Amino acid sequence: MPIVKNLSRAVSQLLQSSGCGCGISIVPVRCIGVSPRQVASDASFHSVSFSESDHPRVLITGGLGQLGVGLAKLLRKRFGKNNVILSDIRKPADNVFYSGPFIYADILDYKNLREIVVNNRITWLFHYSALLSAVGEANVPLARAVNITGLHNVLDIAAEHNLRLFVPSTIGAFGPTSPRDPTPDLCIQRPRTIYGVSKVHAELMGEYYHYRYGLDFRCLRYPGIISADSQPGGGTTDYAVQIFHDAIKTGKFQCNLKPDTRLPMMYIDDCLKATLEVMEAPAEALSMRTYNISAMSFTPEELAQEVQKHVPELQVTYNVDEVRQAIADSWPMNFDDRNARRDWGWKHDYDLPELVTTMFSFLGSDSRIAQAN
Ligand SMILES: NC(=O)c1ccc[n+]([C@@H]2O[C@H](COP(=O)([O-])OP(=O)(O)OC[C@H]3O[C@@H](n4cnc5c(N)ncnc54)[C@H](O)[C@@H]3O)[C@@H](O)[C@H]2O)c1
Ligand SMILES: C[C@@H](O)[C@H](N)C(=O)O
Repeated sequence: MPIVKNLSRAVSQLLQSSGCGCGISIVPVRCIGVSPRQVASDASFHSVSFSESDHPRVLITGGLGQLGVGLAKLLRKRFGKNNVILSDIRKPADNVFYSGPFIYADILDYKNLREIVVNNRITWLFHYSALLSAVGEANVPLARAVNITGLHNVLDIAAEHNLRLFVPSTIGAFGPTSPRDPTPDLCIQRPRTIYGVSKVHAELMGEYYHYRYGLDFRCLRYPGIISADSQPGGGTTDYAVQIFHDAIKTGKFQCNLKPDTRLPMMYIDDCLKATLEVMEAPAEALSMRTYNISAMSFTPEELAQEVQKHVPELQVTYNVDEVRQAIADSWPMNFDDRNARRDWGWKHDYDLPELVTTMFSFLGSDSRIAQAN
């Protein structure tokens, strides 16, 4: 970034020659090309240099949602239990608390987050905190704060401390004017939810910080994620998890989307595998910083038919939630992920039949355990 460097040099010369006798001068660090926050000019930066031969020291924000605990498990297997810190503002269940380091971290508290990164010598940050699409529409001010202000805190801390930063985006980052079948990586993005708007903002800000400050920002647009051992946090794709629980518990499922609503979906193991793979990919392999990833795409009717192969007596009815339906109707039906497949070898393992079989073997074995106790 020669222009930035020249500008920085010129600004710092100007400041030095200004003869300001006010002791510690406060300069926008943006001018010296280190971090965009305003900090004291004599502050010492805790830029941990991360050697590729070392294990990263990982922090996961918003880690007690649908995806974070599974991610921590995968990363701990790879990098060691104590190198992966799970964090959230909620109280962890016993099994989570005793499975590895957990810490309270509110992403809206910049100072607290910075302290955690410094004290724990964090080198990689997975930023999972968010309000999802449906809960976001129900509380726009909170979604704006968590998804946008929180992201700003995370970006600044990541830039200041040389972190490798992963921020997930979503199919929800597209809108009704985007091509929907398939949706490529680069196309019109005019989402109509605060969730989608905040995710487009995250993609753009992360990429801007990458080009402007050299931040190692990496981002995947996840489809709707399906998991057996964790509950979704209030999204439009939640029905695709609920159907399994209801099929086992009551044999009845009421779907809040129309039967022919097609959306991209993915089993959690594929999603977490992709997340680790893109974080480990050599920088030279990444021709972009934000990638679509895809595995399958189905409608509620198609999912119900596959589930009925395992639970033939399942009765499915439809009671459409207008908010969720409008959101789903504006999202991609199929995701084009050819760039991820080409650049860093992305390949999914689970298609629809495999997903359904895996969900039932997981939930089935759980219910057998519950019955035995
Ligand atoms: N689950 C999916 O289907 C899906 C799909 C696409 C993208 N994503 C993205 O993946 C990430 C994780 O998704 P998830 O399904 O686990 O979400 P989730 O809603 O289940 O969990 C989000 C977590 O963020 C935490 N949080 C809220 N406010 C916070 C704050 N101020 N400080 C710290 N934490 C806070 C919540 O307590 C919650 O545990 C999100 O960024 C989401 O947008 C998820
Ligand atoms: C798709 C995703 O971002 C989330 N599951 C939602 O529906 O909001």
